[in-house]
Amino acid sequence: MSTSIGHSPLTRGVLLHINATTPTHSKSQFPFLLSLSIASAPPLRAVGRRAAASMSYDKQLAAAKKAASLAARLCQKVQKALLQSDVQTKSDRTPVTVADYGAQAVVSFILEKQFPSVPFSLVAEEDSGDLRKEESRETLHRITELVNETLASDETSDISPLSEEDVLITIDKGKSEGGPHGQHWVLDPIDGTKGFLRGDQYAIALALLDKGKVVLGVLACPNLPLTSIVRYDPSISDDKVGCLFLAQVNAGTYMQSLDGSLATKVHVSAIENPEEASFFESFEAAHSSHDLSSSIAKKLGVKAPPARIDSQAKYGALSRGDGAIYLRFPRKGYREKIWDHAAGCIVVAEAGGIVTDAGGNPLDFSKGRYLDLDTGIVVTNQKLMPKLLKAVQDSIKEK
Ligand SMILES: Nc1ncnc2c1ncn2[C@@H]1O[C@H](COP(=O)(O)OS(=O)(=O)O)[C@@H](OP(=O)(O)O)[C@H]1O
Ligand SMILES: [Mg+2]
Ligand SMILES: [Mg+2]
Ligand SMILES: [Mg+2]
Repeated sequence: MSTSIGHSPLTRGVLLHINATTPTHSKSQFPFLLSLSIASAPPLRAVGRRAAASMSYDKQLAAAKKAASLAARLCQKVQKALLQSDVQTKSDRTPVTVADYGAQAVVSFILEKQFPSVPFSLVAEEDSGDLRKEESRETLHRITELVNETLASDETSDISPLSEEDVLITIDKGKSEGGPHGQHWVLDPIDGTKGFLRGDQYAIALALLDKGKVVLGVLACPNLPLTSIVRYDPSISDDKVGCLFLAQVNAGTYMQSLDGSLATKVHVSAIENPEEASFFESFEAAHSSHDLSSSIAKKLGVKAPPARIDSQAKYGALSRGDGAIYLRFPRKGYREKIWDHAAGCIVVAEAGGIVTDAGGNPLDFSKGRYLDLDTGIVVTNQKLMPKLLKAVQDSIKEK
């Protein structure tokens, strides 16, 4: 038995009230708010704590928040009007939509513009290869239109429209190899493209690496309810959807609504008894062995059925305690990419959780575009981790 979260009509989206919230504090008082027309202030207590811990990535976090929020706006527009022609298949046979390309172009453009004096490095999922083909002409035209409309909807910026060639070049800024030196942005413009196409969960996932470590992460989850996803039934519920998770190293994780409500600090579940824990796994069985998760859950005595959710929305939901465990076991030989986990990983870690591979090692984002890990990914709170790792390792041995 399992719970599949989603299956909502494509028309269910968040209406963004673009001008709804204007920060009332000055920039010098709260650098976290820099140039964010669609932002709202984190609680004062939070700002004070951040100041004590570290101020060093505040500007980058503000830029990431703006970039991911604008990209989410583009994605919501496309998901509402999803047409068959908006979907293409990449050479690795995964679907990619105009929204994946458009969101990557928007984020890449905003980030590079925000920090003109530092070398720009972006490790991102998409590239312009297929878009440069003759048969993609119309698609490229549509993406360029979407990108320009989205950038123009940001009332704080005054830029001239991008040409189709500008868009291709901007997408290809994401070809960086990352690595252990310097700073690199890491972007999944739409994580959970299959969920996006179904009208279910997806996320715009953006992180910053500094010397190989994730130092900030933003997850925009346009279809995630502001209340717990486990109790959420889109067919009967009128709960508001659209969440933004923001995390900075040593400064905690905050969640706000995508339309700009006040940010609140979030914490992972405090559950210590595995029998009371519920767990998340991929919606797509091809992405993670549901059988292995089920045998682990049985060993732990977990009673609740797994919640199957697309994308890094799982990390966001776990960071606020909707569920206590996230298990991911791709088929042998599958290489995990850093953009599928960087933002989610810091969102959970700063909310008090732990993310490791099946061997209990922390994820290493310093190796380039891929993660080099032992068997799978395991996420939970500090108290449950030892028992969970034992059950994971025993189940893998028995397989
Ligand atoms: N075979 C296989 N095994 C494991 N993982 C794979 C596989 N194929 C794809 N992917 C990656 O999974 C990303 C989607 O994340 P999830 O598995 O969490 O969500 S979902 O259940 O697929 O909806 C998805 O991210 P996006 O491509 O950004 O959607 C992929 O990077
Ligand atoms: Mg993909
Ligand atoms: Mg992905
Ligand atoms: Mg993607």
